[in-house]
Amino acid sequence: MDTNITSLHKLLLDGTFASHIERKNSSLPTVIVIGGGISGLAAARILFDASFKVILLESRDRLGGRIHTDYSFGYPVDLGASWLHGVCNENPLAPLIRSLGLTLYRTSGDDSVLYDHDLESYTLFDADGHQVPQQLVKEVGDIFKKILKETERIRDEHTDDMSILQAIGLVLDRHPELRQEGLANEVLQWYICRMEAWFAVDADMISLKTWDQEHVLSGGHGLMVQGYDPIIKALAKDISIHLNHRVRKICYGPNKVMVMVENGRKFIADAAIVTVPIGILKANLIQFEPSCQSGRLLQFQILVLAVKIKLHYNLIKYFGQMWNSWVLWHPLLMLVVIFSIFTRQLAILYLSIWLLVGLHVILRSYRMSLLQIL
Ligand SMILES: Cc1cc2nc3c(=O)[nH]c(=O)nc-3n(C[C@H](O)[C@H](O)[C@H](O)COP(=O)(O)OP(=O)(O)OC[C@H]3O[C@@H](n4cnc5c(N)ncnc54)[C@H](O)[C@@H]3O)c2cc1C
Repeated sequence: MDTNITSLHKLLLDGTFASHIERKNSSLPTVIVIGGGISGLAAARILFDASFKVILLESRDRLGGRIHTDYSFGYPVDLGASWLHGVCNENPLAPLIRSLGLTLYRTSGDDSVLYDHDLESYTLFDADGHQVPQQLVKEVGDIFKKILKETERIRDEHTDDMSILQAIGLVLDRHPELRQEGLANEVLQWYICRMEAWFAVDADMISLKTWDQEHVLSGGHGLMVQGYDPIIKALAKDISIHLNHRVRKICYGPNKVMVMVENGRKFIADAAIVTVPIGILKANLIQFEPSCQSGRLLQFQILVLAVKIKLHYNLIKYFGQMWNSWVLWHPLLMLVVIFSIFTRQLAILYLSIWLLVGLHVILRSYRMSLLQIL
């Protein structure tokens, strides 16, 4: 294996390539973009518009990566990203959204009917299903802000980093008056959980030094009403895209790069941009020649990967299909009911009535509750 890699690398540096290697015959610089998520597509778009020759390699049979709009219900349901965080002109997606005439539903205002990322508009319920008074949520929210403010002092006092959870503990030791009891404490825990949800890690993994260093764009949050798909399509327009092309190896020299795909194809270019998730690099699913282990890639090893899950209520479709077949079965079941009455087959009668009525009610209520959730 090593010998192969080394010889490939030598070929690359020599500039002697086998004839089957694909390369566009042109003096324009060629760039291979690896990964067809929004990062890869955005990079490809910028390079393409700047007259570079661009080849995009994507491992899956679709573009978008963690952006994926599902249309099975007849309307867009984003399974990955659905919000635009920062509805403002500084957002790099703003010109594209405007030119495509896409609608954003602002979920930051008081009149929002959707749950959103702004803490103020949540309605909390206790374990017995009673609504937690909004006033209490607000008061504890203010206390939480005070606690976070105090963690800044802790940060200034310590050169070494620690977790936000540890820092909160130190603040509460110093300021016992900020401690909460009973329901108020549960609300405080909820605020911490909300923070964990934002960073997709537990509070004992959130860095005190860096948690608030991200640059948040102004303008609040907006839901992409038509879904993110139009953005993906617009970014991908006219770009040479190869789906089902899982990159396995990247050999690079000072001026050239050779990218090897699982299916055996090889691509050569002047440069390559890798936009696959860090987890792929962490798991060494792409080999680099020369190895990057001693350099920057090593840093990925210490990063923790978190999983963000979004439930997709495909059940509606599933139950919808069952419902349709149920309509077909309806006359047959009626015959079975009549037959069981005449023959006094009570078990069959019971079963068929249950199927006729019970299933109907179950399906209806499932459909309704799921639609309400959506
Ligand atoms: C459930 C969920 C909800 C989210 N909600 C929001 C939101 O509301 N707003 C928001 O701004 N962000 C949201 N995000 C985050 C956002 O989706 C991601 O930050 C963004 O899509 C990442 O884009 P990317 O191009 O960097 O990576 P990805 O989308 O992961 O793209 C990487 C691409 O590389 C491909 N790839 C992997 N390995 C290879 C290989 N060996 N060869 C070739 N191709 C390969 C993958 O198939 C993928 O298409 C959400 C994420 C999730 C998971």
